[in-house]
Amino acid sequence: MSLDFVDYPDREMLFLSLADRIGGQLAQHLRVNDAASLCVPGGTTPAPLYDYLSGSEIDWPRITVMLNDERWVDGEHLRSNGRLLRRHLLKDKAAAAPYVDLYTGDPAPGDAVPALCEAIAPHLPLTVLLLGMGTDMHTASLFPAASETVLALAPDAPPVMAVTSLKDDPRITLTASALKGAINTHLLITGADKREALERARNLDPTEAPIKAFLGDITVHWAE
Ligand SMILES: O=C1O[C@H](COP(=O)(O)O)[C@@H](O)[C@H](O)[C@H]1O
Repeated sequence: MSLDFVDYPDREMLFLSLADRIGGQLAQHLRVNDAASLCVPGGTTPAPLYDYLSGSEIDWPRITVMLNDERWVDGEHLRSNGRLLRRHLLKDKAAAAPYVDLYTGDPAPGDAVPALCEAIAPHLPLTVLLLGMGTDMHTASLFPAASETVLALAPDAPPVMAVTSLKDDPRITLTASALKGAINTHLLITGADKREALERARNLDPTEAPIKAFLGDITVHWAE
């Protein structure tokens, strides 16, 4: 399996170039389509990328934004991926983008699945999918340790599933069936440990290394 791997001299270059590339792909799509969709990760890595992307001169009212996955915590909680997005991406020019919030406030993520499946379906296939990855090779909320992962990787899975088997917060995630059809797919990783984890993932089954499910047609963006 060959990977399109871009190795940047530093993180600043990575974030600037990737923001430019994502903005370009969205703009290109809007030249021949009425609407576009952008699906992005939470976590600790992408905030500077979102700061750059939020200033892009693209037609944000025609671009629906959503997260890959969300922790089932209040939107102002420090661990909320939505909080990250509202502070770093959905501001400046990108404040005009329609946003599908994966956290609905329902008592449990499972309660929100039917409504979220309906909300996400019209935006598929995703125009631009950006994924992140943990050192355990999880991506979105598809974790090697979660019992739901086998189902969430199945081609006939619904677009959204709840993940409640982790010791961590309950979560909601887009499944592989929704994520894999994206027109443009990128993976953003930083640091030697994640580069090594990605190398390991290439020789593992997606149930052990969920990122493996996406390594067929993807551009990996890495900096130390
Ligand atoms: O739990 C999550 O982790 C991954 C990776 O996050 P990072 O902190 O290592 O950058 C992220 O892509 C995902 O959206 C998030 O919910």
